[in-house]
Amino acid sequence: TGSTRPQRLLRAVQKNATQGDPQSVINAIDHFCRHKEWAMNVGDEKGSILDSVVSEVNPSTALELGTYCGYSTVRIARLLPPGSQLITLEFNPAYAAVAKQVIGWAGLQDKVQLVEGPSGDLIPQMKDLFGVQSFDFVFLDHWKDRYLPDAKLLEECSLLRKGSVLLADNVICPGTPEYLEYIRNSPRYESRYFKSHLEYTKVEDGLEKSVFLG
Ligand SMILES: CCCNc1ncnc2c1ncn2[C@@H]1O[C@H](/C=C/CNC(=O)c2cc(-c3ccc(F)cc3)cc(O)c2O)[C@@H](O)[C@H]1O
Ligand SMILES: [Mg+2]
Repeated sequence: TGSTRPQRLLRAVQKNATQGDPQSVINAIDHFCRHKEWAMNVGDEKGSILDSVVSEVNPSTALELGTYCGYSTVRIARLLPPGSQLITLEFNPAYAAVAKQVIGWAGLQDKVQLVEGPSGDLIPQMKDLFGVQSFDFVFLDHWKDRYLPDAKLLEECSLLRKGSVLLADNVICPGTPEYLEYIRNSPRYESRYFKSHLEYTKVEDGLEKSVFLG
């Protein structure tokens, strides 16, 4: 039984990145995905847009849907102010195991709560499990047909407050048509599209930033 791509990505991090240095972890994954094996990380180009939105929001509590190998988890957590927390949800145990080690290699384990399980079950438990009142920032990067139901679930669970920011990956490729339709036409959100490219390619993709108006 051979290794999986996430396991090979983790080995590249352990080989090429410096422990406790998040930027070297990011660089090692981007190099691996650009020169060895493509993987569905948000990547460096969209990652820079993610960085600028996270820095602007400066969240105390942040949520990520779909950890995968932990690349965007590291990008977000490295920018968080002291005392703030990023909760990231991942329902595939094999991916969660890799992500835990990537986050640990970056030295960001104290800022991140990686929770294994499906977002639909976990979002209603956020208040009880982690004492979260509301999220200042949410990064959506899981299954594309789950963006809309999970955004609605966050609303229903009163986990968004006036000014909460949702940032969605892949709104062009693979695409999230129902989510875009809803969020761009809802009077409860102010949305803006950041045009970019699919990670490590020249294909168009982009991020949709939506501010909840309460
Ligand atoms: C119960 C399902 C919904 N709830 C969920 N709760 C927790 N984790 C969930 C999850 N859904 C999916 N996940 C996890 O998120 C990750 C899934 C991400 C899906 N992403 C994509 O399909 C994707 C795909 C592409 C892509 C683009 C072009 C192409 F040719 C091929 C792929 C690019 C991206 O940037 C992507 O994000 C996995 O780790 C999965 O285990
Ligand atoms: Mg993505």
